[in-house]
Amino acid sequence: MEETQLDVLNGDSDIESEMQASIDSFRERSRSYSRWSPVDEGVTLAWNNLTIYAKIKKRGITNYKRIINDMSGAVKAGSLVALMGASGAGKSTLMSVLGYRNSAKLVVEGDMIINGRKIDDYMKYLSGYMHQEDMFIPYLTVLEHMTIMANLKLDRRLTRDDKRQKILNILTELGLLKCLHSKIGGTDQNKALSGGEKKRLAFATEILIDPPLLFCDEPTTGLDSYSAQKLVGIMSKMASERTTIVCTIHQPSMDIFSMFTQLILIADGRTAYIGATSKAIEFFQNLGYTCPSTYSPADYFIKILASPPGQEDSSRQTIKRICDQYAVSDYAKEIDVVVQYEFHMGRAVVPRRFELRSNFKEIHWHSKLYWLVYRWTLEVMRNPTIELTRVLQRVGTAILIGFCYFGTNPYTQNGVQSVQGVIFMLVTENTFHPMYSVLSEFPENTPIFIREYKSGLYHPATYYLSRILSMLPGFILEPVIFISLAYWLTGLQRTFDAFALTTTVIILTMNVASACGIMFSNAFESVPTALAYLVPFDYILMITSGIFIKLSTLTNVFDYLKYLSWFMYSTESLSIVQWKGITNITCENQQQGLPCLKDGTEVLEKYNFTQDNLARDMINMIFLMIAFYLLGYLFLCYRTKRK
Ligand SMILES: Nc1ncnc2c1ncn2[C@@H]1O[C@H](COP(=O)(O)OP(=O)(O)OP(=O)(O)O)[C@@H](O)[C@H]1O
Repeated sequence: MEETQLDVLNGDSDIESEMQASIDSFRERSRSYSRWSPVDEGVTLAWNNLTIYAKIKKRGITNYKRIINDMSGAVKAGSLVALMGASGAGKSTLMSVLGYRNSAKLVVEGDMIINGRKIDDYMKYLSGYMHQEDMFIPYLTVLEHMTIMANLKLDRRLTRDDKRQKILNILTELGLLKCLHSKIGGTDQNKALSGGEKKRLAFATEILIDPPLLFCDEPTTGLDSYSAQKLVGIMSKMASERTTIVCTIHQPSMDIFSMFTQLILIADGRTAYIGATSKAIEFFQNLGYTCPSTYSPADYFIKILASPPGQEDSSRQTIKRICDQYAVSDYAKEIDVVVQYEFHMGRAVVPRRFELRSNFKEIHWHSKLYWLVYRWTLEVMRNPTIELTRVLQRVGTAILIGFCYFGTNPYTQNGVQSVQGVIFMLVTENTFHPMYSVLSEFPENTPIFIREYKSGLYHPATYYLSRILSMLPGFILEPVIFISLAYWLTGLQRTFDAFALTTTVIILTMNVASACGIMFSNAFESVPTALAYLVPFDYILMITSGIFIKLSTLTNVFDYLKYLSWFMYSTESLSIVQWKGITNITCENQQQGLPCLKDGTEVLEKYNFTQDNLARDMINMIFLMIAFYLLGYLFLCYRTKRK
């Protein structure tokens, strides 16, 4: 069957013999079409009439910018491919689309297949993707990072020792063993690994699962020539073991360039050349571009295909001529045969068996949750600017409030005002502080999440839950530290029950406020936009708290909005704890004619608070917290889809 279809494709051509040789060599390594199992048989990637546009929205109008223009090509199993072109030619865009990791802002037309099967969600599990920009949790060590990634990515049946051995083997090969216990570090003064070491670590992370298809966006940028050569050498070895590797690369040395078996040159979004690396010099020579002996061929090709400022028109003409010449060349025909063959077989032969990861057991979601919570907890604990500063700030504020209201006697008219003032401070401190902190903290890891989610590592719900769980100890510990200091310094009720109830209400207040902050941080693209909406929301909270206006006098929409105000629930419940059952408030020193509150019931009535509402207020806060978390999750899913 394969014979006949190939014969049809071959036809009569003057380049028949050369193409036949190419097909023969391809067939030699070709796979069984009765099953689809790229992991065992290697990956042949083909794309046909691929056009990619970027959606650009400006003042409500969507425009489309064409980045890739009607490209076709193929990469055979076990190839090491250099994807090259001048800066801005469209390499990263093409690679992200081929790797199924493209942004939702790109519109893709055309077909892409892996071993005859349309590229789909399965690419997450079939391919590794090393991005141009590294993204790590800076506070983790190399070993911690690799251990977490191994536990998220590898077969759950592997033992701890197997995983550790695999990690050590990879790190040894990449020369990272000496950094095993070094912190990865960020881009600032906390920098610990060098740029090149981070590149190698990113590569190590991707090859953990031995993917049969690997995309690397500028893997050698930032590496010294020895490390770059070593890295490409490792890739070359992987390719010889049937891994298909596509790499964008800038200015490779002669030695590195010669290790690539295939070259794809793109210019202005078109194909300038696809074929064997060794034949590229010949192609350009035939067009009259002879590479001087002093030049590296790679540099020379890019020089011809670049558009230097001031020479855009002539460069565009040159690029057009080269791309047009390539389209009618034997090199293009050779690739076209493979493309047509792949698409034809994909349509003609329906594999009986699809095997992607037949012998692979993914880790359970709760184990993923465990490793993610572990990762974020390490981050929180190791980041002094987050935890320590926050705790110190809370201690400082508690002491300040404590001294301001120190020695208050609550059983006088002035004392009533002071106690309500302390309550306001407690609620405010446990509302605005956590809400604004999480607003900026929560989105910090969203880019890492989006990247890992696109790689199929975990579900958004697992990420969301893991982030909340890792923050939860702080959401409990912080208010406990705060209230333990502030409560006893101020003149609040000196009973354990009142203290315990106040602590519970304050913990609830902080948690519902944090949930609200998390919801806002997920609802908006950026922190400044979220802030712009959160500030008016704060005013609604304050107005409906019952401190500044009698709740019974609230009109229209505010009368309903008060049910969303945990500020009101919290203030009411703390007031009930302080005033319920109090009967001995004195009117001493009260000026003649001014009203005097004689007991707790009168105090609560003054603010329109109801004595029996304590349980209702606490339950409502729990419901509000759950509702904010759920809404935050929906916003996260919505934004993830749009990325
Ligand atoms: N989402 C997008 N919106 C608008 N323009 C985009 C978008 N993505 C890519 N582009 C544009 O498409 C062109 C190609 O970008 P791409 O990043 O693919 O180039 P590249 O060849 O990888 O460049 P470099 O080597 O500098 O990384 C650039 O002009 C870039 O500005």
